[in-house]
Amino acid sequence: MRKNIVAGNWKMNTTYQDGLALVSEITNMVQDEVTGPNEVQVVICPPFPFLAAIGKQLPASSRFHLGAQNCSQKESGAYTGEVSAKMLESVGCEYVILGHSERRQYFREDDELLSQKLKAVLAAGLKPIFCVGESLETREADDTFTFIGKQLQDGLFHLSNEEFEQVVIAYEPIWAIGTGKTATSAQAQEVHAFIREQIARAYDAEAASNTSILYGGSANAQNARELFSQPDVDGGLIGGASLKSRDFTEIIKSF
Ligand SMILES: O=C(CO)COP(=O)(O)O
Repeated sequence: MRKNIVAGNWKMNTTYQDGLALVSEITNMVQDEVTGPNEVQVVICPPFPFLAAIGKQLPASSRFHLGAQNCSQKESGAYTGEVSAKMLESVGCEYVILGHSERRQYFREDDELLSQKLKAVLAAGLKPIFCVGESLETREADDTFTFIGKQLQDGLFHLSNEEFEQVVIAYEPIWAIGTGKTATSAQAQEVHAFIREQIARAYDAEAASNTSILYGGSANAQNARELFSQPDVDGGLIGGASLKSRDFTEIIKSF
């Protein structure tokens, strides 16, 4: 079912101590300040080593959820340095970010690998937050829709209807990530509507209307309200601003 979600992707930031302090500030502020029936789901995605401890610190409410930033495509075994979906599930993770542009770019994750990772995540009963998004070059060449259509087709739409029900999509234009250059709400809405249309084609109208599509890329306490007011923007995948408890809480309050 379509939900409003604000997910914090901490990336490779914070120490264990800073991470615990941050999450305690966030949960306190959110519990004090976010009330009312308009439930927003909050997903905290810290680095692997802190997952178990941070998971324990999240209040036992239906609002807070734990997410990982990546996961191995392999189930278990001799894969030094890898972390499996089952391990993530066993420490309380419910979500896993997959296909982030930083993973695609710096770790050469392609559609084939991402397809395997998706299968592994779903097999462990976790929900993927699958990222798509174009570079500045692609946008300037007017190829945004073709590019994103292909990312969806080749990376995601091989899933069955039942598998796809578990998926959250994040639209993260690469030119907006960490640059302070946010997509305008109209630019975000246009791509989100396109993504929803592609889901309707690949699956059906019900799947399209049930899928949460998050925006990511320099979203902050100032622009979140405008972005979230768009009909096809169901929340945000927040990088930099998720590392500041006050900013992250304000973003959560922006619905
Ligand atoms: O990549 C992002 C979230 O996954 C967005 O990062 P920023 O919010 O720092 O631009």
